Amino acid sequence: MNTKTTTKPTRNPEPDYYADEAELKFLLYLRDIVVEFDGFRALDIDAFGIFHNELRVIIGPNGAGKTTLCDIVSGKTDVTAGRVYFDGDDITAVSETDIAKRGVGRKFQTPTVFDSLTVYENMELALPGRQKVIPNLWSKETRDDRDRILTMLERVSLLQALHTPARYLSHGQRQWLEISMLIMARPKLLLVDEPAAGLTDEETALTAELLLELRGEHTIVVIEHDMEFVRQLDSRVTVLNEGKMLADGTMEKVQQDPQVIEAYLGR
Ligand SMILES: Nc1ncnc2c1ncn2[C@@H]1O[C@H](COP(=O)(O)OP(=O)(O)OP(=O)(O)O)[C@@H](O)[C@H]1O
Repeated sequence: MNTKTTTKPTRNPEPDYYADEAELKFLLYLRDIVVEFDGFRALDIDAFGIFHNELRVIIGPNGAGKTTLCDIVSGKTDVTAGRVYFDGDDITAVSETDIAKRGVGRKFQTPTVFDSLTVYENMELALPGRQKVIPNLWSKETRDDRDRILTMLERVSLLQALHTPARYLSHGQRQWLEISMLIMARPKLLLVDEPAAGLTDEETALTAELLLELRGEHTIVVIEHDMEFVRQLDSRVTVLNEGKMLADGTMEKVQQDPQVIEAYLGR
């Protein structure tokens, strides 16, 4: 459900130096964020930044605010107060569609691929600008487009399944196809929600490998519950709890944090 309303942030715009700070250091920068649902405070974050080409993992118990954080970045949900900066711009009041056009891609937990279309056809549809062309599948992609599709599919071991309808793919293959489709749009920031959910151990390891490979070309934020997968990602971890940032650092560091242990054990 789209919870984005027309309500504008209640705060006055922050002074310009916040925008400068965001532009200089971070691809994504959240400042003094509050999100409330009917008076319930789901998110309360002073400052949160993601560097260019960083892979950041966000963990936290159920209801911690992980999805809400992604929702305010992608424009699905409005902030009650605070500012969201992306790529140097204040996107706090920008619509979900325009945020996507600015380069924020989002992968939800359940893969959204077209079952009746082949792997290749799904990738064709994901090419930038293709969504608007009605006879999409009959309009010829360029040689460059074709090369990009094949290179990406090779990376996720889906070349053998090029002409296979997506409905015959395994859950893991569907996840990789969807990530590949998102990459076709060359997103600056990719928000990925629980990519390891429902995967076998082998598929989980391959997904971690893929995300690690993509880091460096894209900035990626992963929400995850599977701690073994988080360990494999070997990246900076931010822990959310009851809407607040509880800890931040390597997995080893946050795992030993008494507040983090308490937050998980207290459930
Ligand atoms: N649209 C909404 N209306 C009312 N409350 C909401 C809404 N969206 C989220 N919440 C509440 O905000 C809190 C944070 O939810 P959120 O989904 O962001 O947590 P999460 O960390 O992603 O949890 P999970 O790991 O279970 O997915 C929860 O208490 C949730 O019930």
